[in-house]
Amino acid sequence: MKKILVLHTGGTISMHEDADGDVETGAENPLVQAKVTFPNIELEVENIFNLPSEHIGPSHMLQLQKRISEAKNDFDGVVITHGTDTLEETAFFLDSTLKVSFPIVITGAMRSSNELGSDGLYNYQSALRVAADDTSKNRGVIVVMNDEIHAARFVTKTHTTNVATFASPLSGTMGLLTKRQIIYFYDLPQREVLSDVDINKNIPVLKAYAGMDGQLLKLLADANIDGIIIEALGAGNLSREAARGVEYLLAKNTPVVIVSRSFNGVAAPVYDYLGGGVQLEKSGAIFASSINGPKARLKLLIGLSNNLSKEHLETYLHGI
Ligand SMILES: NC(=O)C[C@H](N)C(=O)O
Repeated sequence: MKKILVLHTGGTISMHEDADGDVETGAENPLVQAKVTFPNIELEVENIFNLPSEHIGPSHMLQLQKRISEAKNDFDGVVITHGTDTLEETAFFLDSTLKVSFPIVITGAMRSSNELGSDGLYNYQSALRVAADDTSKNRGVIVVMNDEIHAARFVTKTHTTNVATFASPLSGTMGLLTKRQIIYFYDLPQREVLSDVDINKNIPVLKAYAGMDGQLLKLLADANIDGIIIEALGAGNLSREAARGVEYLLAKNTPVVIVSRSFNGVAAPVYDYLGGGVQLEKSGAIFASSINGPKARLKLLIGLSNNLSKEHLETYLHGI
């Protein structure tokens, strides 16, 4: 018998459609009444929040982290249900801050509980199966949706409405569920887990574009932010004006982290001219190779919260 802790947080998976076809949160989470019985799984269910995932932030993620840490000796796994809009951020936060061997599985839905073709209950059942499976241990946080298993580190929401929205463009799908089997295709590289988080740090994410000037970067530097993530062009390049803005930030000792605004691939210094990645790195910007802007924001938040030295912060952010 496997004992699984279920933490419902809200999102479309626990919402319903009203008479006008609009999706809303109800007083009751329909998943709590749902019949999900597996002969070998015992559930303990907690409605930790009932929020759309746009209302979830690092303080809620920290609450989840604490609840899961407390649970590690009493349960064989955890399933979290969550809205899909920020699901990858909660998954990444927990993956980066929790060192536990039992499976932590996050799932959600793209269609609410009473819509035709609703995927919530199916994904919930799949998540429970994955969490109760021994092959899911020691894999960090896992996202299960639409018969696929993804690693929190690589997964991202790729479509606004399609049920096949979650994908791992860089690494590929980590595993699959069939009717009878759970199959993993690869193991993940080691990651550094750091548990302290100061949720009050101010770290904006900015997307680069053709013709970007440095004005906003300078304003942010003067506003004494704790760090900034720039979703740069291509492999990690900026306009000349934006590069000067980066220099201004760095002169004020504000950490600048470069990721790519491209949907796929690794950000790395390649071009040696003003605004090119090589010069950005030489001037002190840090490349976070394999993650998107919102995940890099959480990683910088965690790195700064643990008071990492400059060198350590660099290797931490570089790491896959
Ligand atoms: N499909 C969803 O769950 C989207 C919803 N807006 C949420 O993130 O809460």
